[in-house]
Amino acid sequence: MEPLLRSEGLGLRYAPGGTAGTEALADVGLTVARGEFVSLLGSSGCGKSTLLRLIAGLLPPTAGGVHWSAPPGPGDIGFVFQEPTLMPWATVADNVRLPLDLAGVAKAEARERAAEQLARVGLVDVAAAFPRELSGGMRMRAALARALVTRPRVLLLDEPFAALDEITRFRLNDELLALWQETGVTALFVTHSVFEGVYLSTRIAVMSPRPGRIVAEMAVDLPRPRRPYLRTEAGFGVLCREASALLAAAMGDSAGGGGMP
Ligand SMILES: Nc1ncnc2c1ncn2[C@@H]1O[C@H](COP(=O)(O)OP(=O)(O)OP(=O)(O)O)[C@@H](O)[C@H]1O
Repeated sequence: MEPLLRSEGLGLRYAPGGTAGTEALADVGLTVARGEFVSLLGSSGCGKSTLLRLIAGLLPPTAGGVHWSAPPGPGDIGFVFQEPTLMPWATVADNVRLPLDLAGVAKAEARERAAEQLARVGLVDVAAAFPRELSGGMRMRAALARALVTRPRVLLLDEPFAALDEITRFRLNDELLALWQETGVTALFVTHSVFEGVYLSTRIAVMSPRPGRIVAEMAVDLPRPRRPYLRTEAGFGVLCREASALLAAAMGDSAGGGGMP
């Protein structure tokens, strides 16, 4: 597969005010191919969000770098955070349109593209509503639409569904997969959940505790489209156990993750 981006010797030390600081990432080597859905799995504080921020160019690395097959331009990277981070004073449609307004896209085209994304995530009926009028799941759909409105090459998702109830989370898992397949965007998804990682991904990359490194990778060769009943099938359970064991080993658990997380 054609690589989209590759990190080599990537490191980040948070060192405010010249202090020794915290080494969040060390020697991260990760290759992501075009069209993949890669989940980053790791314990709390291992540097998953930091890695996404480095890839997005929101933080400069203190070692190594991220190499792109073609340098990303404006709008090539979409970012979805754990909180939907919508502007409370703007309508849903205006929130989704914002990246296009910032990029100087003509008003009529921006409106049309925002409407197209709102239709994709099923929010046409609430386009004129304000974020406070929406459920948590709908707010996250709006955040997904806003991230996709620039037609990015890569979508970075930092635990986007962690704050949602399980039914909404499962539904959004399916909706995200449909968006991924429809748009062909490459997805890099941070999660704590082995189950979520296996359900969504083509590949899982497991990180060590801080300073985070990629210590194991696992292909997820389950048929697509993934359907909710997959979660109860034996093959799914086998891969979850495998991912769980890799995560436990990464965390230095000599028992090797006999129990599920
Ligand atoms: N701005 C910052 N200044 C100093 N230290 C930071 C900063 N941001 C993160 N850290 C530290 O860097 C380490 C990695 O943080 P990061 O948020 O990337 O981890 P994470 O794996 O995403 O965590 P979680 O799963 O809990 O969200 C943590 O020890 C964190 O406390």
